[in-house]
Amino acid sequence: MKSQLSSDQRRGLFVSIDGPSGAGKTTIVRHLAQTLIAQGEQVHVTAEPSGGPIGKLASELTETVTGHALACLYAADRYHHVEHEIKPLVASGHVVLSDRYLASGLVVQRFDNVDLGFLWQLNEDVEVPDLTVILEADPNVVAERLEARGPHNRFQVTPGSSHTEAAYYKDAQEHLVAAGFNVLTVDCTKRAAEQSAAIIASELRALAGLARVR
Ligand SMILES: Nc1ncnc2c1ncn2[C@@H]1O[C@H](COP(=O)(O)OP(=O)(O)OP(=O)(O)O)[C@@H](O)[C@H]1O
Ligand SMILES: Cc1cn([C@H]2C[C@H](O)[C@@H](COP(=O)(O)O)O2)c(=O)[nH]c1=O
Repeated sequence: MKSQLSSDQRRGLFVSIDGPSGAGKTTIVRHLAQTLIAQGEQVHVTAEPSGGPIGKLASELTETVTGHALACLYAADRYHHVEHEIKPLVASGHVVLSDRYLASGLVVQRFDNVDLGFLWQLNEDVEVPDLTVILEADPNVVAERLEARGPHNRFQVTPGSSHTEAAYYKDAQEHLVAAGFNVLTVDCTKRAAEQSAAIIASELRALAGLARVR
């Protein structure tokens, strides 16, 4: 099938997907990738921490290193991820989907009491995605999904963490919108993962149409 997003433009698109732990990022990214591939796109799915050397280190150290040091490690991984994986693939026409990116960097380390202003400055020069997706969901539903699936990290085991994280995401979203990021929020409380993916795919088609007109 002929690609609708990138056929007549060499550059692809960079899309980040963030949202509370257990909201459904990985599941929705999987459906989104399938949808885009079926539409003829070249899709690259990635995540943060990345599979690069700094990402591997961050991943290994997340349970034992805390606060500012861990925030710096995640920011370093992000800069490296952009230069060595995201930008080259976008330049060759791929739609790059990152499961976690900057918004996670503005949220997760706040559980270790790192100030949002510090996190913002640390990440100030990272690549701006073509679309920044933030998943929203009722924190009680997120907590149920997390309990059913099981926690992935120490940030998810504190009672009430889903409520705290929802508030942190609101703050992150405000910063991103104020800085001019193209933010799409998708409420995935009641939508099936396929439906959330369809909303994002439709936004990407609209975005690619605009890109061609310019
Ligand atoms: N409507 C829905 N949309 C997305 N995921 C859902 C939905 N309903 C239930 N789930 C389930 O929620 C669980 C958490 O999803 P997933 O692992 O994709 O979340 P995540 O945001 O990537 O989590 P983490 O931040 O821990 O990596 C999974 O078991 C998934 O199948
Ligand atoms: C981008 C980013 C990630 N983290 C941590 C949070 C989790 O421990 C892992 C991600 O794994 P998951 O399966 O997607 O939940 O990375 C972080 O602490 N800070 C960050 O900026």
